[in-house]
Amino acid sequence: MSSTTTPDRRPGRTGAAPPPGSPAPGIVLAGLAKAFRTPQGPVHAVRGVEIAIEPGETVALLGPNGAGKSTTIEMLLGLTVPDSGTASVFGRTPNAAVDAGLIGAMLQTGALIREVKVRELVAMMAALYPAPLDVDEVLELTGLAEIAGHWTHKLSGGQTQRVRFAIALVSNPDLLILDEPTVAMDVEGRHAFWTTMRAFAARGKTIVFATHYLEEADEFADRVVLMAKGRVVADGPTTEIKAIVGLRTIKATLPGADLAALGRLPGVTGSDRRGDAVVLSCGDSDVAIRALLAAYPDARDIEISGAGLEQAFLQLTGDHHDDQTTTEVAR
Ligand SMILES: Nc1ncnc2c1ncn2[C@@H]1O[C@H](COP(=O)(O)OP(=O)(O)OP(=O)(O)O)[C@@H](O)[C@H]1O
Repeated sequence: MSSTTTPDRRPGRTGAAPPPGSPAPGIVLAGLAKAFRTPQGPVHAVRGVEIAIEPGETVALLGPNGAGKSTTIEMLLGLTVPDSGTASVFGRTPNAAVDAGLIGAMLQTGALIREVKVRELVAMMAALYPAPLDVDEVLELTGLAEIAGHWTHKLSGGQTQRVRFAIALVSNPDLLILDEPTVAMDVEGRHAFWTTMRAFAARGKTIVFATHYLEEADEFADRVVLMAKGRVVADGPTTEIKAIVGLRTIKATLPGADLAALGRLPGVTGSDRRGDAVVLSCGDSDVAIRALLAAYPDARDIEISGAGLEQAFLQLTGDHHDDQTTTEVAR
């Protein structure tokens, strides 16, 4: 793994590649579980996570604080040993995949090596791998060219994140794992970051990233895996995730209309008033708009809009209790 720490590249630990002729395996997390002991009792961080990722996919792991995203990522990287279940990366164990230079990671934790310049650090990391990318190309790609001569311990939070990104990229990994990569970046930094990620994904690379930024998941991932309380609660393309919770709203000017009656219209799941306007949350907005116009021909200024991933996220995770429910989305 190329991360902010020196990877373990001891000889003899490269692990066996999958047998020739077998289909290209991606990433498979099967029944992964992990609990931590604390003085207050065990914390069940991950409880039976099942995720399969095809090579070349860009997948967002999305969930509230404590959902188990980082613990899942740590098991995927071989940094945390699962209590049960397995993780496999391109047909190898995580440790074997890391040792073979197949994984680049950008984690939330881990300080940069101090007392070196940015370029020196990226070059040092590149030297550890058999087929690294060109160091100057990586510095350019990650927006570090202008500060290549700066000391690593004198960087801002956003600059430090970019150096972490450069280190993750420089080994030219097949799988890039990013745990909340844009946390300390400003708007411009985020934009540049995702532009680079798109270019990287276009080379057929597999990308898994954890994020709190719902719009990032919506915009950059092929697929979203929603986690809550250590479990996967929904898994599918962002459009499908939105569809399963019926996330469209109809807004219409309708003075004096009875909100309860509006809420009972076919296709409507909720109703609210904003001044003279009513806002209807819809399970099926096509059915709802027909019913609305039939019942209230005076409705005007009608707007129908998608509610976005944020609302899907709240709906899917907000009422998720400790049951086994997982929303499977056709993919
Ligand atoms: N080393 C540890 N010891 C004890 N509890 C832990 C440890 N690591 C994680 N946890 C707990 O496990 C749960 C899942 O944590 P995790 O960091 O995986 O979630 P997360 O989804 O990544 O959250 P965040 O978005 O805040 O980073 C949390 O309740 C957390 O407090």
